[in-house]
Amino acid sequence: MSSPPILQSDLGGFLSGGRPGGVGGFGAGAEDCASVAGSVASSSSTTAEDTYIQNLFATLDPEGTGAISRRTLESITREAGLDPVRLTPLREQLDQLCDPGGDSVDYDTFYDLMTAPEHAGSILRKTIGGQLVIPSFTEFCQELVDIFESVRMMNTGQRASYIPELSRVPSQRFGIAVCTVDGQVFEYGDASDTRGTTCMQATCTPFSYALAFEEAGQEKILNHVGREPSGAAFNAFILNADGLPHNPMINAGAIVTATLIKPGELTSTRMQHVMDRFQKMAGGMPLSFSQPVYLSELETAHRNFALGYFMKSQGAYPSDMNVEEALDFYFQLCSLEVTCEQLAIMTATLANRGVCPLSEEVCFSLEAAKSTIQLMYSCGMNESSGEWACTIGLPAKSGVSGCIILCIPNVLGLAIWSPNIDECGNSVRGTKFSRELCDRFSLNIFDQLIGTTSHIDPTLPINYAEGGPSAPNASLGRSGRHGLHGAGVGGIQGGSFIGPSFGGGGGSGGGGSAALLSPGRESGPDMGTAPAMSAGRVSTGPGLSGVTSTAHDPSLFTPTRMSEAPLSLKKLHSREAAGPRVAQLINKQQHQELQHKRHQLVYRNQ
Ligand SMILES: NC(=O)CC[C@H](N)C(=O)O
Repeated sequence: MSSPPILQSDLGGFLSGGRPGGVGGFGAGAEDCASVAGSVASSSSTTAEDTYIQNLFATLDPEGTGAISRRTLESITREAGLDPVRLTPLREQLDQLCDPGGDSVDYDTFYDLMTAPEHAGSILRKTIGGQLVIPSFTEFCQELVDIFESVRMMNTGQRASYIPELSRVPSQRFGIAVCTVDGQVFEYGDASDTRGTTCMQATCTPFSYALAFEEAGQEKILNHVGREPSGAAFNAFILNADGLPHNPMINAGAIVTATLIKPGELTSTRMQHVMDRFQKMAGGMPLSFSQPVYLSELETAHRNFALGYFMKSQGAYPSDMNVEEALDFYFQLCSLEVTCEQLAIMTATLANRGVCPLSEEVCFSLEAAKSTIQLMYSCGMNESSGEWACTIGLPAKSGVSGCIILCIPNVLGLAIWSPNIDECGNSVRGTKFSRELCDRFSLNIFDQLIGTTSHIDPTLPINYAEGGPSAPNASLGRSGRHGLHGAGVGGIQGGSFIGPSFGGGGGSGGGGSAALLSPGRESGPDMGTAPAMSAGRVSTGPGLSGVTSTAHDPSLFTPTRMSEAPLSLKKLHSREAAGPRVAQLINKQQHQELQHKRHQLVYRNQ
């Protein structure tokens, strides 16, 4: 399978007789690789795909030794924030293709990896090519940490005392976790260990709605619950003009919606079913259940009981539904325990159109995901849903345990947990964090739609490392970047020159094959065919085209020159060129320790 190492002068023979486009044995430096890659690209036996893979290989093998280390590949993917679960197919492919115990990956093996039919190749391709949805994930996470630390000192609000068990949770608890649709995961604060476990409360409702949607269908759901924000408290004693709850995100609607999940089965069977499905959405990590919270809620649920019977009198339930059973099931759902990490992964499954980003398993349909996200956007934040839509503009859901989930379609899911809530039942720190996040990044759907053009310099790519999030001209809207990149990326600022062979540290490095490593998200290998092809990111983010405000779109943290390349590559090839900001990130020991802790947790749960 594997071709023998060849000298540069043998390249022609190799190309005609062996694996297409092999670069194994390049004795020359990286620039030579680039130029040879260019000439290979014009050879009739070499496809754009081959050229693309050659260039990726050359990027990782700047000395032209003909081999790269397995450890290097693994560390690049790890440092891109990719979760171990997401990396399982890659690990298995490497085990299959590499000699046992060996660390060397030659070009043939690399080629096989990159073209592997399974997901292994695609994740490696995206990582090395700077095509992950948030290419500079470490920097993005650093921003999250900055926001977290600035919000940590807030101590307003109160724990939800109407469920006594919730008022026993220390109010200083605070954790965040994020999971992108590519399976990059980060957590911080009280996010994953036992200190970071909390019950879902109403953050279970988007997921139970998605299940009900899947099982009963839209039409049946609409016979029992509306789709309007109620404008009232989450436990308000009101129904709409049809005698139905206003929407599935508030208590009344959540109680009724949950009755549509496996109706007619025993509560134990239904509960096991929900836990299995939620676990799948969480990338396989099992959820637990808080008996004390469940009993605490049950003992004090007079209002929910009243609401339940009121809805019965109005004919809101499926006819055969027993009110007590409906309520009991609902209380159990609210008492499911998660970590921020699990919640973020579940939310990322919504953002990823129903497919879990870690396991790549289909958890529910695109229609179910879309309907759920729509309801989160219009009704997810109780009586402040309208204000939230205006100021934060992201689909979200809160729970009185202090959780808030944020769903950014095609980009990420984020979970925040801090027990003190405001008068609307939304976490105080969680709300502040969300607001800061949206001030810093162009995540708000309307940033995409109605931005201010005056701040956008369409000739400049995002230069995150130098400009920082508040720098004027630091940001380009999705369409701005498109226009720029599409206009001819041949090596100026629009391309993504991630290796030392392409563009060095100046962002001016060569046209031609340099653009092969450009980050167009849905470009695939064809990116390599012409330098003028768009390097812009296509259909990520909230999915609306347009311009943005001065805030950043993290999915556009695209490395545009060496100083902005993925951290892993900067570390590998050009530590000094990366500049002080990166050095600061590399030294961020706390981040690494947290990552380490998380990995251990994941493995423990496997
Ligand atoms: N918004 C919430 O989290 C409310 C859920 C809580 N279980 C209740 O019924 O009151």
